[in-house]
Amino acid sequence: MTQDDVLAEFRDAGALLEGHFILSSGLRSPVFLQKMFIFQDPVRTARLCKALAEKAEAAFGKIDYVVSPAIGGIVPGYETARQLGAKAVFVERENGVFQLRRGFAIPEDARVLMVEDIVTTGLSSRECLASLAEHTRNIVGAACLIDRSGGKADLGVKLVALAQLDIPAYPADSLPPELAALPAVKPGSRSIQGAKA
Ligand SMILES: O=P(O)(O)OC[C@H]1O[C@H](OP(=O)(O)OP(=O)(O)O)[C@H](O)[C@@H]1O
Ligand SMILES: O=C(O)c1cc(=O)[nH]c(=O)[nH]1
Ligand SMILES: [Mg+2]
Repeated sequence: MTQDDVLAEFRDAGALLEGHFILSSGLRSPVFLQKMFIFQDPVRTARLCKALAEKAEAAFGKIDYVVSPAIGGIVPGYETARQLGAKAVFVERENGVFQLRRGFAIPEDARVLMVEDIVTTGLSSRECLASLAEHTRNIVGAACLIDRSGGKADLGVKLVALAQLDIPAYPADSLPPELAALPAVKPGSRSIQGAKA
């Protein structure tokens, strides 16, 4: 699947939104990739995650466990794991901090892949990876559907993306006038107070 194919899936799903968005990191952007418009369609999701699984397996070898950050990472994590023949678990925020809850445990020898939906600054991915430190030492890498940082996000492990885009994002106090003129919406699940730039 080429980068253009991935973008076409987002476009066809109506998932390429334009407006004024408050991102998870607190940055502002005129573009939002509403991944839930992808994930509401299991067939489209399977097409994308099959391609992601193939790319991740080629980069990292056999994967036993996929770990994803909730909420956005749960569906692509599950479907990518299904395509890899791996298990799928997720971390979720407790008092704002990602935790592996619900009795999920990762076997010591399991080769673990972190799967995200969208990477912007890499903050959520880094928080997810940090939360795993006490559960596994065997994270082989990370994968996401779209890296919108243009490859600039640093996760501390290799990141494989199905598509890499360079989409503008601005600190709240440095908005271009055309963006400042629009009302801002915050689509994601992280609390605005908890977001750090
Ligand atoms: O690379 P970053 O700057 O961290 O941005 C990307 C993150 O933002 C979104 O999650 P969000 O916290 O908005 O919540 P969601 O997963 O519930 O959509 C998305 O699912 C990624 O996890
Ligand atoms: O940075 C984010 O929070 C973010 C950007 C984006 O395009 N899509 C998304 O779900 N989250
Ligand atoms: Mg998320």
